[in-house]
Amino acid sequence: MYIVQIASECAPVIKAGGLGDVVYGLSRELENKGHCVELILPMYDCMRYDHIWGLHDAYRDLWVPWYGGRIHCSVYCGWVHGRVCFFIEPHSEDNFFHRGCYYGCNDDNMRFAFFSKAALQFLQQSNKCPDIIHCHDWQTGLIPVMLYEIYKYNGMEFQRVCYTIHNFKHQGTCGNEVLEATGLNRPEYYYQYDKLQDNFNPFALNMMKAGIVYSNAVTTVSPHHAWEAEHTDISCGLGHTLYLHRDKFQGVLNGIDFEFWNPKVDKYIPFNYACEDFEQKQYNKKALRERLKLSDSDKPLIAYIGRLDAQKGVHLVHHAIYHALERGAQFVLLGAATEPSINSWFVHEQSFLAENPDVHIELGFNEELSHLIYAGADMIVVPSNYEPCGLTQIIGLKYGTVPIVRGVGGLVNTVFDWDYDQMHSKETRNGFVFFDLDNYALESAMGRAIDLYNINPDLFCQLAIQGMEYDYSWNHPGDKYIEIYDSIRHQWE
Ligand SMILES: Nc1ncnc2c1ncn2[C@@H]1O[C@H](COP(=O)(O)OP(=O)(O)O[C@H]2O[C@H](CO)[C@@H](O)[C@H](O)[C@H]2O)[C@@H](O)[C@H]1O
Repeated sequence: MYIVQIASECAPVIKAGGLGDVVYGLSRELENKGHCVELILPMYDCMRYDHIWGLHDAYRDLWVPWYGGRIHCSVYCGWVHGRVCFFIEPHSEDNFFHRGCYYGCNDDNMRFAFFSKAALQFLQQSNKCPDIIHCHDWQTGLIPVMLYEIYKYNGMEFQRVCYTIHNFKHQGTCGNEVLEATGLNRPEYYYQYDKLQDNFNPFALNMMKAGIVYSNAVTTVSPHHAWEAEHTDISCGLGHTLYLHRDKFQGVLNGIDFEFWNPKVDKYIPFNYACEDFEQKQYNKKALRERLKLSDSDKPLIAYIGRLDAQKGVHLVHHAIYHALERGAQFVLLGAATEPSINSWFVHEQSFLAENPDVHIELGFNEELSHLIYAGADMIVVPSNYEPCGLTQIIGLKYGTVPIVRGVGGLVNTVFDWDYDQMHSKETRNGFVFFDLDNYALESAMGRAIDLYNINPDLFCQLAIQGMEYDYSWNHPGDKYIEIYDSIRHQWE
């Protein structure tokens, strides 16, 4: 099959979070399984150009219809760790992707509506005829709409779309201007409940809903989250739309790329290790402590890596730091906050705890350091409010870093409690799970983990190794996506 992934991120060249990991990892797996995969991405000024090989002009004269006129774009092609990527660069006063950031601009809706239009225009003008277009999140939700309402009549009648939702929180609600700019026009047609009209605000359109309504298959990133999305309010108003489209909706658990996230071959860590020589992990712990100037001791080291926002249970993350200290453990946090109030809260904590030899708070995005933390920590805490899949616990498992998670979304599908899990034998349990969203619940799970580490280190080691033995690679999810692509490939719209 010929598959084109269209997304706003692809790790490690463009990565704000888990979306980037998934787009890269899934693409590599599909290629390994013998399919032809290409990626279309925005050409941001701030992406990691050092991860692109052989960047060259691929298509100079792409003219993208926009507001009745046309915007001239260049398309560059390069290899991101072996994946063929096309980067679209518009030449207009809007400077859509020259903002020094990936997201967070007032005109994000227009930036990504433009990108979606440009990606389709590129496929059409360059005569690319993929069997499958795989789009991700609200940023590319308009692609199936434009495909079926415009491009189908211009030579793209055989392409089918798989749409994956990584986070229901951000849906890309917008107004008429998007219809006008992209040439979809006809507001009276799109402002309908069974089309693009937002389920809450009848005067707004919703790009994520557009993706659900118009795509041939819709997925979210774990089976449990798919259930939550249909049966609870976690899908932020899209529950009924998912219900109406339930026949094409399902959850496929994410994997991680075992070439990039693998302590055996990881280039960012000083001591490689696997289950067989698990004791090597402790040297990474030592290296991490040296790098972050933490005291050397026999205390357990607990980590948090991730965005600092409401989704991630930021109050519990904060509490975890102090509870770890109270229980005689060390804590390392690596995270970035986009919300100013959360950022200043953690900046304050950072300076308040600056002299404490048992804590390090690193604010910002640091891919290299994250690898050392996964390798050096004993436990990783993921106390999310909601979590569509969660990659940090999966990476933690691969690195023998025992996850302590809240039982929501994909965390339920990947972490099985050492003491209480009813579905898994003791030999296949891999972490600690709590359910309530309060300090006591978190404390009880952290307490059980710390006690096991202190009182029975051999058993703790065994638990860590049991986690490493889980195969959360892209192998199975890759097969699942191929099955989905196959099922829609010859579908008549
Ligand atoms: N400050 C920092 N420095 C370095 N690396 C950092 C970092 N902060 C985060 N990362 C890295 O970014 C990734 C985050 O993965 P998450 O699963 O937490 O994704 P996120 O919530 O962004 O995405 C959404 O999409 C993903 C993918 O589908 C879902 O797993 C998830 O539930 C959903 O919310 C990990 O690789 C982590 O190591």
